[in-house]
Amino acid sequence: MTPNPDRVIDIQNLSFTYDHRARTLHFINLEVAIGQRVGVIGSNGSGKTTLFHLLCGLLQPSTGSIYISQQPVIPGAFSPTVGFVFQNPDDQLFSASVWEEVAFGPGNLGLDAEDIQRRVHQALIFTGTEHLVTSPPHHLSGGQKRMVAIASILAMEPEVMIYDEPSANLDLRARRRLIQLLQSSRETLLLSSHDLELIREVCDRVIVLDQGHLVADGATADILGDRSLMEGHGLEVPHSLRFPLPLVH
Ligand SMILES: Nc1ncnc2c1ncn2[C@@H]1O[C@H](COP(=O)(O)OP(=O)(O)OP(=O)(O)O)[C@@H](O)[C@H]1O
Repeated sequence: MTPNPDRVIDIQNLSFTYDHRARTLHFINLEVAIGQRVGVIGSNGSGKTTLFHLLCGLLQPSTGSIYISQQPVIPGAFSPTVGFVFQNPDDQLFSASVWEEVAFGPGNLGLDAEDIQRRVHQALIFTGTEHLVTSPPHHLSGGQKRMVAIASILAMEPEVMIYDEPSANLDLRARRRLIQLLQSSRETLLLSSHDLELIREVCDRVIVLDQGHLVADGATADILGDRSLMEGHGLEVPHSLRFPLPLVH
């Protein structure tokens, strides 16, 4: 199959089955253009994380193909083109200091010291974590860990960023900071969340998964505001679309 050059993500006919189980993802087709921010929503167990693990090459598809920036995703092979922020930052952080944590990825890309320094510095500033450089990551709060985990991926300058439930366990201020960070990101984004207000604020497009089927794909307000679609797939229209604020003249 020839990948479409206008698409940074090109998924065709993708299915996946965990060992000895019923099929988890069913023949997914998804094309994402450069710079799009796509929300991936669906009730618990609908297949969001499984889809992300396939995109990162952590799992091997049962059928179909995945191309990112015209390159096939090879299961088991690391690709710096795709950055994956895990649901739980503790699964990602392992270094003795925040600086080492954020420098680890670019260090493995074979960059020179000056380039590594520049990337780490930029990622720390962008995530507001520069004051934590000497702290051990495992001593940080949940919100700080999340930002350091994001910085450690951004420092590799991926073209596609995948965020799995990024606002889980964040307080209001940390969640707001995360939304601002996501809104000012330059990468193509895929983002799963049960926080549909966050999806509404960040994403320009939404896809809905239900029991491993891609059941809807469209503009964010059209999907999130469609009550029968949302309720038909175990979801709710977010509060801000049910009760929009009146316009003040
Ligand atoms: N390692 C695994 N082995 C076997 N089955 C799994 C494994 N991981 C997930 N599953 C199953 O695959 C299905 C999809 O799970 P997945 O974690 O992808 O859903 P999700 O949409 O991310 O859910 P949530 O919103 O709860 O995070 C579920 O039925 C789940 O039980």
